[in-house]
Amino acid sequence: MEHLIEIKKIRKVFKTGTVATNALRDVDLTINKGEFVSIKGPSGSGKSTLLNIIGLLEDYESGSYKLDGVEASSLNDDQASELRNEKIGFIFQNFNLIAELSLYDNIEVPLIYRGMTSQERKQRVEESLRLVGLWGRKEHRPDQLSGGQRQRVAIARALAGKPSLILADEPTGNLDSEMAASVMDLLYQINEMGNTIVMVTHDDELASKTQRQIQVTDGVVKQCDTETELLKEQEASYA
Ligand SMILES: Nc1ncnc2c1ncn2[C@@H]1O[C@H](COP(=O)(O)OP(=O)(O)OP(=O)(O)O)[C@@H](O)[C@H]1O
Repeated sequence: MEHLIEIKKIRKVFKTGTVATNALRDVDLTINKGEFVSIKGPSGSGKSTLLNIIGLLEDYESGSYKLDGVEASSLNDDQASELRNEKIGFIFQNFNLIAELSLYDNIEVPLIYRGMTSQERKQRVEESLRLVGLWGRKEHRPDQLSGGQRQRVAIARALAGKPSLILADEPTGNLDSEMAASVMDLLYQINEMGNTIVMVTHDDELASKTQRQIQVTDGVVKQCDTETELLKEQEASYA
């Protein structure tokens, strides 16, 4: 198995005045290419902090994080942005689409920043909008769509850059249960196509449907899937 994410003994402390919050305490976590992993846990437990570190949006006090073999702490800000643009697609609870732009332009703009030719951009935009079933609505603006459809556009935007990793922060948090189910179906589908997905969720039922669940409690990570327990037992028996 190829490791896409390798986190060892990561600590993150937020200091505000004299108050220090230990947001992550000696976190170890490995995620392989092609996995669909959920991160769950109570409010304030450290889920977003962990996702932000994985997304190269946040630094850390100590420990090591390798994304596709590259040590994150060795990168300066520009290098981190470059790696983030190249390797990571983000999906947010609030969709983060640009209200004034058509669906087509929403997906194309990040590709312009990546320096793609217009022909390549057109192909990527069409491919990804077709995949989420919204090519016919390409000239519409986000406010002309339902919440579920907006999230599908955000997923298309994340996919269009052909990232190695998709990070989703409560992707169904603003959707009713029917729309949430259709967005989850789409995430399963793109995972089956080979995409690695890491999703933060409060919802135990959604989490239970992913291949692996990471439980975060008070900054401590516990992997609570049967697969990992089996691996640990195997490793122990080989040691
Ligand atoms: N910028 C910051 N400054 C100070 N403390 C912070 C900051 N960001 C997060 N924290 C603290 O770090 C801890 C972990 O926060 P984090 O946002 O990662 O939790 P979470 O599990 O994502 O919560 P939620 O589910 O409510 O979004 C919390 O105690 C939080 O108050």
